[in-house]
Amino acid sequence: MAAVDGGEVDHLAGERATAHFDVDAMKVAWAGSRHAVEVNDRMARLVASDPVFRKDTRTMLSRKELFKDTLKKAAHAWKRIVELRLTEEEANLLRLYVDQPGYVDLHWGMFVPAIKGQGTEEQQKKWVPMAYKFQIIGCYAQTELGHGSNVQGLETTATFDPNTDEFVVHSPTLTSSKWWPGGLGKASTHAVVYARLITQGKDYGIHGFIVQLRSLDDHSPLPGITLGDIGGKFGSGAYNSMDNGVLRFDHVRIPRDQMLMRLSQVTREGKYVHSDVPKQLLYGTMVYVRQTIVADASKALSRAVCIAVRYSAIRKQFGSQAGGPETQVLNYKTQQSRLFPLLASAYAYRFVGEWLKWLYTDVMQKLEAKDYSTLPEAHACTAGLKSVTTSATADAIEECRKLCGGHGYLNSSGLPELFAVYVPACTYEGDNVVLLLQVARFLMKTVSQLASGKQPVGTTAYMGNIQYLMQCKSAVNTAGDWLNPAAIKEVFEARALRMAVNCAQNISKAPSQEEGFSELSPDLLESAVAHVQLIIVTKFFEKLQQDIIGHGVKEQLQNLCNIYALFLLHKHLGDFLSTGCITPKQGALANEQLGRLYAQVRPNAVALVDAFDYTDHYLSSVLGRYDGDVYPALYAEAWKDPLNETVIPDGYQEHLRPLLKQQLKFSRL
Ligand SMILES: CC/C=C\C/C=C\C/C=C\C/C=C\C/C=C\C/C=C/C(=O)SCCNC(=O)CCNC(=O)[C@H](O)C(C)(C)COP(=O)(O)OP(=O)(O)OC[C@H]1O[C@@H](n2cnc3c(N)ncnc32)[C@H](O)[C@@H]1OP(=O)(O)O
Ligand SMILES: Cc1cc2nc3c(=O)[nH]c(=O)nc-3n(C[C@H](O)[C@H](O)[C@H](O)COP(=O)(O)OP(=O)(O)OC[C@H]3O[C@@H](n4cnc5c(N)ncnc54)[C@H](O)[C@@H]3O)c2cc1C
Repeated sequence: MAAVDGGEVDHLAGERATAHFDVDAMKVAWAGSRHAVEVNDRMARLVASDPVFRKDTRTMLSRKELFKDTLKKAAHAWKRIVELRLTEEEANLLRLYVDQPGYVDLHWGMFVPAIKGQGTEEQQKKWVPMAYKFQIIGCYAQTELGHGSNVQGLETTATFDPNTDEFVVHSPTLTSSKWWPGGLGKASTHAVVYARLITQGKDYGIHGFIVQLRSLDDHSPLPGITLGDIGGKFGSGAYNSMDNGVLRFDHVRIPRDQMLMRLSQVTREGKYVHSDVPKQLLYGTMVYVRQTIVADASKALSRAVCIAVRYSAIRKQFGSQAGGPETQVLNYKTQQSRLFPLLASAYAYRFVGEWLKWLYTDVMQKLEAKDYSTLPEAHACTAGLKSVTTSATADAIEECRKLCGGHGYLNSSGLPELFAVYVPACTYEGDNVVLLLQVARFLMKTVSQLASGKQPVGTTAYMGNIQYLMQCKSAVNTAGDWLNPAAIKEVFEARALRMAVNCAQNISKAPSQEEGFSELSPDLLESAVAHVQLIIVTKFFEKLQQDIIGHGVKEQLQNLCNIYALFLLHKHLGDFLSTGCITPKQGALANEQLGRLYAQVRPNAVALVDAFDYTDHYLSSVLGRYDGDVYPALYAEAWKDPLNETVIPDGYQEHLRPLLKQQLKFSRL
């Protein structure tokens, strides 16, 4: 019972007793290793037991109080990291469990990786140790008021002045103001700024520069620099802990060696030199972060699902006959058919996130060896998986709120804040539609190369089987046939390939490739989604091929994998039917099988969310409590609201009393 924070009675004990598998072994499968379970557990408890990291009143704080609280938590987290001499792995987990977005996320998550990825060895030696010791705080200043998605359209300039060996950084227009970077508004002392490099009268496009923004003595903006926060954001609490900022430069001078020079250089004379590496490596930090966002999707989704499953097991409505017990809402088939696919998706995203991390590391090793061949695949996979997993997770958190009925709408359920914090993931690090169009572009290129006999590799290898996949018909005859991984994989591959080929054929009928791509873009999005869903399904099956230990664990994961795939099949039935991959009868059989799988998950549902091993502190939800003691917690939580500090509300004398005493008479009565 690792995750209990308190509570003496386990109201979910009956649910836990019906599980058909070893929960501790499932924790290992979820976390990736026994070591990962141990270190996650230790860091989560460290945070949960520290009063500075309390967050139960966070949604009641004003913006200023919330921001100050975030600064306090970040400083305290750093103090604990230093005092306890935590490893990098431990420190990252501690920050994760502190669970309050703040400047440190961008400092560690983008500023440091940008310098490591785009700085020379010398630059890394100079800047990274300062960042590691927090002698400087950095952010990632790319997006501007006028342009975010279109990185090549950014307007900030960095013009080389050979007389002084400096770059002059300038914001020539209002729309060139940097706008959105997290940590920029109030906390950062430095930024990696993306600007158009101009030297010897020529514009060489976007490059990264390290720019100091604030004094290291008193934190005031340096001369020529205008800085501020861009204002309140969606939801109470939530992402408002982050100081997303605005930044303008008025001819600010920086030394030449503060241009990040790993990919290209400007010499003392002002000559531009580009190394023989693809220019897209400039976008490397975004690829890195997109990969981490996929792993975060499973965290956010599993968190919402954990709340909704536990509460659904406690909540009872209707069904009482002759004074018998009412029905747990988790027993309603509708509740199961809405909730269990989300549970399955959390596991699916966890495993595809694990695989993506491996892919990213592999691609990085190849890049070190100057093999750039897998870069387009890495870009397509990170962009596509970021897009599909974040969109589905944002929708799922909202669905979990609805699955919790009225109480899900209370801040104390944890779901409104989780949604408000999570939903911008559909936009930051690349708008999800823009990113899917990148995947579609990659797919169209792959399809066009099939004709020339080029054998696709990696996640598009299935396209090489075009002769078969374009005409195959599913052999599924019974509902049980849908439990065969080969049957599922075949229809997902056929659907993805046929949709891509249809798009390619339609584009080829347009006056130009560009016009065709634009005209077909809604279909291309669906084609990209089909390809990405195939990747997720395939990686789940591949996970099941690995050595999975523990009583009943593999069987549970097999059920979840089948649910994930068949749920997608049911949801996108139109795709599968219109491309002729399956018949309506086979679609109905898939749905029948799905119902049977839900029945198998039902007795295991609470244990399957226990395997996420979340503390009550991290969940931050009265509905998702480990002990299931929901009603006293809901009742107690209500009294913490500032409105309940007084029995008679502020405003009674001015606005309620006169009304009730009828001192304002309605003249016609
Ligand atoms: C309750 C509380 C709960 C929890 C709270 C706890 C914690 C919260 C914690 C954390 C939150 C913290 C941090 C995260 C939050 C926010 C951070 C956000 C940061 C940002 O948003 S940074 C800005 C990101 N911006 C973008 O992503 C811009 C998107 N645009 C692009 O990426 C590109 O410009 C685009 C659209 C891909 C390129 O379009 P275009 O085709 O016009 O480009 P090019 O001409 O430049 O490229 C052509 C060529 O290059 C290929 N290519 C493009 N990108 C890449 C790439 N990245 N890698 C490799 N190759 C690439 C492209 O496919 C073309 O190839 P082709 O010519 O077709 O072969
Ligand atoms: C919470 C948050 C944190 C952020 N943090 C940072 C940060 O730390 N640093 C940083 O630099 N930036 C940051 N950003 C900015 C973020 O990266 C951009 O907002 C994001 O990349 C989207 O760009 P945009 O705002 O220009 O959207 P737009 O591109 O203007 O999107 C508007 C609409 O146009 C559509 N659209 C755009 N282009 C196309 C196209 N080619 N085809 C079809 N449809 C299209 C989009 O789908 C969308 O519906 C952050 C944003 C948010 C919300």
